[in-house]
Amino acid sequence: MLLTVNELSVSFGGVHALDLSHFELNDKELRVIIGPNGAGKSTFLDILCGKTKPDSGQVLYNDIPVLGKTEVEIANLGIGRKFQKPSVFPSLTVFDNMLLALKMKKSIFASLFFKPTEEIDVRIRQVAVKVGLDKELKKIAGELSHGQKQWLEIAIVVLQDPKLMLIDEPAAGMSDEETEKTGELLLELSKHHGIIVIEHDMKFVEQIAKDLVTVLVRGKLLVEGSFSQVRNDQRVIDSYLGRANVQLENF
Ligand SMILES: Nc1ncnc2c1ncn2[C@@H]1O[C@H](COP(=O)(O)OP(=O)(O)OP(=O)(O)O)[C@@H](O)[C@H]1O
Repeated sequence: MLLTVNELSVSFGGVHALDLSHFELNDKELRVIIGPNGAGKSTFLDILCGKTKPDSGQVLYNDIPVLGKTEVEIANLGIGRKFQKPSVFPSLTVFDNMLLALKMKKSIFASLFFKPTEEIDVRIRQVAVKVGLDKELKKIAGELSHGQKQWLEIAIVVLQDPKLMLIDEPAAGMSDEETEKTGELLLELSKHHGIIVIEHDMKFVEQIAKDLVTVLVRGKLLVEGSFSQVRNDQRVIDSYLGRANVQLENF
């Protein structure tokens, strides 16, 4: 098991943001987490990457307890996070953003003497091909389309070579075509990485949910199952799919 979570709980000012009894993820599994606003989805990923400290619980990554470790220690263990907010440097080229991601992976001391070698160049190009940015490497990141910026963000996580990728709403604000491409990219990446994706766009969820979908509501796990099981579950319809915030357009 790549990830095992037990009795994970956190409250903010008396409000239970997350109260997750159990969660497991296999190696190279692609899990989609859905649920209404405020269900605790981002809080869950924040805990997994060390950004938020839970009140109690256990998180084992490859049997290693991660709670109490810093964000950097967790990233070095192999858990990579893509946040919803863009974090690329808009005035640098796509190539330099990717180079910087590789520099960050090294220790600060080593990065002082970090020079792009042929090996690094090849690695950046490989990842750029994977995310469909190989023709944009010289472009200034700020000039990329919204979708391309998101792919650059994903490339930056891939360059860290994580075993587990945590991805927050990758398709938000994308065109239909970009969304579909992003789905194909995630399915391809799931051949090599365990991935947890948070998403609201149900058409996109249907495209990528080759494994299980987990539904969180008010911090708790409501249902876990295949896409069609979850899609037709009356409790999921009542608490989430029947509501306004979910994107059911063309679905
Ligand atoms: N740092 C924080 N301080 C206080 N409250 C927080 C904090 N982070 C999250 N919360 C609260 O915890 C609950 C869960 O929020 P969270 O962002 O995890 O939900 P979500 O399922 O990701 O929602 P969305 O789909 O809107 O992104 C909400 O009530 C939110 O207001």
